[in-house]
Amino acid sequence: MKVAVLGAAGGIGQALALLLKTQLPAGSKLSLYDIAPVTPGVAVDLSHIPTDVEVTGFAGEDPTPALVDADVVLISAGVARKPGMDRSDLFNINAGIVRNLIEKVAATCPKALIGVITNPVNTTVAIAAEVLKKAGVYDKNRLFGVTTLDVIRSETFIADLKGLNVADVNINVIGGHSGVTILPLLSQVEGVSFTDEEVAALTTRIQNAGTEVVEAKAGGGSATLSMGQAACRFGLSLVRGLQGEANVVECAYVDGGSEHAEFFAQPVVLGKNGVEKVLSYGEVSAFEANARDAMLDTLKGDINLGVEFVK
Ligand SMILES: NC(=O)c1ccc[n+]([C@@H]2O[C@H](COP(=O)([O-])OP(=O)(O)OC[C@H]3O[C@@H](n4cnc5c(N)ncnc54)[C@H](O)[C@@H]3O)[C@@H](O)[C@H]2O)c1
Ligand SMILES: O=C(O)C[C@H](O)C(=O)O
Repeated sequence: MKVAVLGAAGGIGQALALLLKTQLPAGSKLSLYDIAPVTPGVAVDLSHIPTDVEVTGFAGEDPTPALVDADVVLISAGVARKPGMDRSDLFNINAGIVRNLIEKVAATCPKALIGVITNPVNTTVAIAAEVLKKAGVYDKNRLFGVTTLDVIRSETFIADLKGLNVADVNINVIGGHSGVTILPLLSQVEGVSFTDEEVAALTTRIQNAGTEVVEAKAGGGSATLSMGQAACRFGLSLVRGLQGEANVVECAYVDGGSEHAEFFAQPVVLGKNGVEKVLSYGEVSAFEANARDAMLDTLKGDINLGVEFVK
């Protein structure tokens, strides 16, 4: 199994690479790419950790050498937010970065499962899809926007609020990955109930959690360590699915035939070809149904921006 990380010298990339080096199955290959010249050094550094995962690093303008024979490609290349910015403010720089990287993925490892982390995810995933379509290699089951950070934040905040063991908390987070498009389905969390006030406050906190980190880092970037953990969880789930493990379920932003929008985050079963099955996200409360319907114009606008960018 070969996993490639694009943007591997960055805050997320290095954390993710470390976690993958220690957690990928024995015999895996980990391939790191970034425009930053330090990247081969990051690979050398990681290679001294005694696990049976072979690490190689590539820098420069062309990601191709890192992508040869990749089964999974995780993309965190691009710029991050500073205080006062919205994720959509990253579009001007990151749209072109994602387009160019996906062109190389399409040419080099068109069958790879692709996880897009680079923001604005609601839009960059649509860009990736259009580029893959242009190249004639689009498979909707192999392209994912990584929204796992919203899930792990929800798990953490719920456990904190209710005094639960976080390992016992499971939740679906649907929609997209930005502001009101992030919708945690708190009504479905087993073994716990929330007042209306708690639902409103917790939903807002989960939606604004990225900004919480951006402000706390005071100009030094956005979430990297928690995102590294989230991307590792998601990447390992992709690998487990590829290896034939049954019942591997994650929420992800996919082209899954949703009635709500062309791309929509929802639970999916992962398998040997990526999305094996799109699951229903189940019953929702009146609060959640309203929030879901109210987000759709924003989400569709974000998606359309990506489609238009490639056209
Ligand atoms: N999906 C999510 O939940 C989520 C969470 C956190 C951050 N993000 C996003 O992930 C991205 C990366 O964040 P970060 O904190 O790691 O930023 P960072 O600045 O620390 O790292 C980004 C890396 O990308 C590299 N890069 C830039 N252009 C490149 C290119 N053309 N090819 C290859 N590498 C390139 C840079 O050299 C840098 O090493 C941002 O867009 C951020 O908004 C997404
Ligand atoms: O908030 C950001 O800009 C980064 C990321 O999307 C997050 O949710 O932390």
